[in-house]
Amino acid sequence: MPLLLETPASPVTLVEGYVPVIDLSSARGGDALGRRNVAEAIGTVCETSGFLVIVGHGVPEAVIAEMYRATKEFFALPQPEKDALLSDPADPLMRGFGRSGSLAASNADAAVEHERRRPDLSQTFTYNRLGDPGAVLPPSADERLRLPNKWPALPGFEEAYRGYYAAMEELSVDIMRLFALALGLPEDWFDDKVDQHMTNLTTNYYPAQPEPPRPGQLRKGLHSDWGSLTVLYQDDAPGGLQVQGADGEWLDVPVIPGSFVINIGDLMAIWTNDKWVSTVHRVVNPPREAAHRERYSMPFFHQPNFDAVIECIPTCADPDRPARHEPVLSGEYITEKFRRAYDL
Ligand SMILES: O=C(O)CCC(=O)C(=O)O
Ligand SMILES: [Fe+2]
Repeated sequence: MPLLLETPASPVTLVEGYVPVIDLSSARGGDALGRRNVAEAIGTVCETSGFLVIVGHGVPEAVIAEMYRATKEFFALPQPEKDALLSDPADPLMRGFGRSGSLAASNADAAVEHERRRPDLSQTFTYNRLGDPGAVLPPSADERLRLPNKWPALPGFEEAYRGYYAAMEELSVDIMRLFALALGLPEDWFDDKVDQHMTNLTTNYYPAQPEPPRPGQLRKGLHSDWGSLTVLYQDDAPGGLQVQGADGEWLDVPVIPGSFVINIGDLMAIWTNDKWVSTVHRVVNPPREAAHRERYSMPFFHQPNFDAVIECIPTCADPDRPARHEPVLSGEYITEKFRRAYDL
C-alpha cells in the first residue's frame, strides 16, 4: 500500500502513481475552482493509465453496503436458482444471471475460438435500465434491447440494485462533466449523449478455486472495457484486479476502503482520438494458499445513448493528429462486444 504523501503535488491527488488516488470532494461540492483542479488531475491520469481510485465521491456507504450484501446473497443461492434466471440467449445485453464467456475474446485482435475454450472463472448478474418500461431508444435499435430485467425473489435485492444504479448514474454524469472540463469542452458537452444511457450494472462473483485453474485461465482474461467509463467497487479478497503498465508489466490496483476504481473504456479513447487510453486489465487467480477465498466486484459500465455517434471530439484533433478512428454508434459497439465475448 503506497504511503500518503505529506506534500501532495496537487491538493486533490492523495496518492501519486500509475493508478493514483484522487479526492473528488472539492469537485462534488460544486465550486468552480475545485472542479477545474479535479478535472485537470483526472485528465492527466487519463492520458497515462486511464485508471484511478476515487474517494470523496459522495455515494453513501449504506448504499454500497446494501448492494454488496444483496450481491453476496444472490450468488450464494443454489445453482438451480441462479440458472432459473439465466440470461435469454437473445438478450444482446445479457441481463440476469450471465452466460459463461470470455472478456478476452472481445478484444479487437483476439483469437476468439481459442479464448472461448478457456472461459472466465466468474459468474455475473446484470441489470440495465433499457429493460424498464419507458426507456427511450431510436426506431432503428434492436427491440431486444428492451428485454425485461430478471430479478431473484430475494427481499431487498431489486431495491438495492435500483438504489445503487441511481447513485452510479448521478456520479457518472458528474464524472463525464469533469471529463468535458479536462478536454477543454463546455461542461455539459456530454450531457445529451448520455441522457438515455444504456449502462449495464454487472456484479461479478469469483468463486473459490478448489482445483487449480487450467493454464492461461483467469478470473477475467485481459481486456479493455467497452464504454465511456467504468465505476467499480471491489472488495479486498486476494486474486484481484491488475492493470497493464506502460512496459507491459502487471500492477495491482490498490484496494482502498470506501473507494471506487474509475477507468475509461474504448469509446472514450475513440472520442479523444487516443489522447486518453482504454487500458488493458485482468483479474488474476488467488495464490493457492488463498484459493478458498471468494471475491466480489460491482462494475457500472457507463455506456452512452444507443445512437450517440462516437467520433473524434473537436478539441482532440489538429493537423498533426487527424482523426484516427471511424465513427461508431455506442449501441452497435457494445452489442458487437457482447457477441464476441459471450457468443450471443
Ligand atoms: O473484478 C474486477 O475487479 C474487474 C472486472 C472487470 O474488469 C470487468 O468486469 O470488466
Ligand atoms: Fe474490465
